[in-house]
Amino acid sequence: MEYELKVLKINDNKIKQLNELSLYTVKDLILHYPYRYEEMLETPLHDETKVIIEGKLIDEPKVFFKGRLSRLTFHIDYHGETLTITLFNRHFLKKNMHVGMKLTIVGKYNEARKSITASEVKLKGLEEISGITPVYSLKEGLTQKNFQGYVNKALSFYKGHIGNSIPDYLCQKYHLVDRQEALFKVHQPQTRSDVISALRYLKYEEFFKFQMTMQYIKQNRTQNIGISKLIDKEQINKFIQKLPFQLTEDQQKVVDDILIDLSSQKLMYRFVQGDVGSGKTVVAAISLYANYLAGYQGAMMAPTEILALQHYQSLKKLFKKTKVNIALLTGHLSLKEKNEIYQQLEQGKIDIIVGTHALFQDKVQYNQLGLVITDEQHRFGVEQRKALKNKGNKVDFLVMTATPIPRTLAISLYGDMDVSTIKTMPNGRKKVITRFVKGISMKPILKDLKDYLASGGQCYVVCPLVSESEAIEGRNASDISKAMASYFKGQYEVGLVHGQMNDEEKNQVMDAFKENKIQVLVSTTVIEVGVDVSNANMMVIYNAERFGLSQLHQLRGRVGRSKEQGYCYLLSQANNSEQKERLEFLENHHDGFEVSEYDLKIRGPGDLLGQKQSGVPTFMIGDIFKDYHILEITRKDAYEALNQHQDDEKIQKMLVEIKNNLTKNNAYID
Ligand SMILES: Nc1ncnc2c1ncn2[C@@H]1O[C@H](COP(=O)(O)OP(=O)(O)OP(=O)(O)O)[C@@H](O)[C@H]1O
Repeated sequence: MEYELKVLKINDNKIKQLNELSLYTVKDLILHYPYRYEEMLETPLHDETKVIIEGKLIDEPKVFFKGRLSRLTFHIDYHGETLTITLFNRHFLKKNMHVGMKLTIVGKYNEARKSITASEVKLKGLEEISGITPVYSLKEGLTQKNFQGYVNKALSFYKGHIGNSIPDYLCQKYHLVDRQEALFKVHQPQTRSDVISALRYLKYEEFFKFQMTMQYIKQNRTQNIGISKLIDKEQINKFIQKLPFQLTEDQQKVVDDILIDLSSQKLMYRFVQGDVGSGKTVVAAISLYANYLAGYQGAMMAPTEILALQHYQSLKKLFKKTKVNIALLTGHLSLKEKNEIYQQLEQGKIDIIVGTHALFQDKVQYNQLGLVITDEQHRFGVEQRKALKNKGNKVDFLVMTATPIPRTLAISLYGDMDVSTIKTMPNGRKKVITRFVKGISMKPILKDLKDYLASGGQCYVVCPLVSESEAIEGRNASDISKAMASYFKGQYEVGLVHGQMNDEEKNQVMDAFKENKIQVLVSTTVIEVGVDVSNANMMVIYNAERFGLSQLHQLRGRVGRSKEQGYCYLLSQANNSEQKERLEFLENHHDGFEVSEYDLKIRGPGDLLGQKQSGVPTFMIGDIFKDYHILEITRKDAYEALNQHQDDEKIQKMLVEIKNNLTKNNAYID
């Protein structure tokens, strides 16, 4: 039962302010947890630090005014020592202060002057006010004291009616306090250990519910009847044998997983993560081929047009000796060409279509869509899943990502998907020799670059900016490309590609680079994902400190993608030790998983997973990295709960709630 805030007799004005914080019900108030706590505990006196002490007032406070500003000064006895206390703009306290009373002082201590510049003076002894006070995130108009009052009312309102949502056997196993106690303690803690035990329960509860939701979706999907596709093992093996290389062990394993998924009754919903250059494209190709042999159309969606074109070209090459009909749908086709593609898709004449999001517009109708592959770095949002659902009856779904995250974390976060990982690199692949070069000039590496170009290789030069910017300092691609073009005039061609160019211009330059008509490609990070030019094995990155580590790893993954030795120079003025350390880390580490783990530690999940990504869940109280072990434990517990304790009353109740939520949010796609 939900009760509106009115029942707490809060006035309308304040209710409006609470509504602005998205708090509408009594329950909302209780679930608005403090974001930090303030502790009133005595501290020792250390010079120039914040101190909290108790003392006895030994003289009449004096007040000085300067305009409207005031200064209150008095002395206290602190363990036999006299300290001078100054407090600004609180002159009104004087009337309630009398010699001999106990005071609590919070402020900054100055050893030489034996004085404290106070930020707060409480007219009570420390014992009376010591303890721990919650601090809430609030909007203007509401004070901490107001809010604390409302929460207290809300807690009293529900007292005795707050039931546990976590089953008893789990509470006992982890010695969790019960829900009511946790909620009281999180808002009204007496001690630090109250906060700890409250947070233990609440974090566990939050993650457990999340994991139950994930498992529930997964189980329901499993029960969902997809199309069991006929897998032509013989033809598929022939195709694999004709590839110009042998599949790595991990590639083969992922292919096997996918073939099982395709042939099974359940819909495939698989997440494949592989390090840069680990060979995900060929895995996609084999999956599309298997799907084609079973009589279905396949769609491959790329995040950008450059990549769509590249995938199209790679697939075209791989399917050269087959009868597969592949088409590319891009924004640049004429209306006539587009219409032709729409028609052929609908008639089933196109077997595999490659493109960007355009593949899922309303106009695009498929004849018999069986498999969708997307290589976006994040997972499909609900909207896209819905669009997809409309395109085919029962479509298998594969997501590929080149941002590796630790496997266990992937499983926890993408618990509703099956996760496969490609870790092994193709045979003969050499580590990219990575060098951190201090400075912003190419000079120290010019000789290496010239030698390398003379040997027939091609080079990428990456800059953080497109053109000169007043706001941000950094080398810009336009100027660098001009300078390099004039330096190499008559010897080598220099090209420029950046995000502000239109797709056609970008494609032209990329094609010229692929065909070795351009030897030096100056670019921004548009080449970050997916670009595959095997003759280009040297990369120079300007202002490397401006990029995230995972991003640098992605960029460097453009070189050394064949048996050739790759080189990556990280030019940076990195002054502070943290920046230097990060770049040096890349010199010595080549495994994307290690890089992302390190990146996670120092930069947090936002940078790695992308702050705004639709699919990454956010939590109110749990922190997926700091509380990772709880996330992990709850995954196992949720699995067990659904499989071994489905009769538990609390589990059943939670499932009803989950189902309602999923339906309400329209997130339940079958
Ligand atoms: N088993 C293999 N043996 C040798 N070379 C391979 C193998 N698999 C793929 N390759 C080659 O490795 C290169 C990189 O493969 P691919 O483009 O599929 O990588 P990717 O995983 O998609 O990388 P990125 O995330 O950088 O796009 C390609 O040139 C491809 O032909």
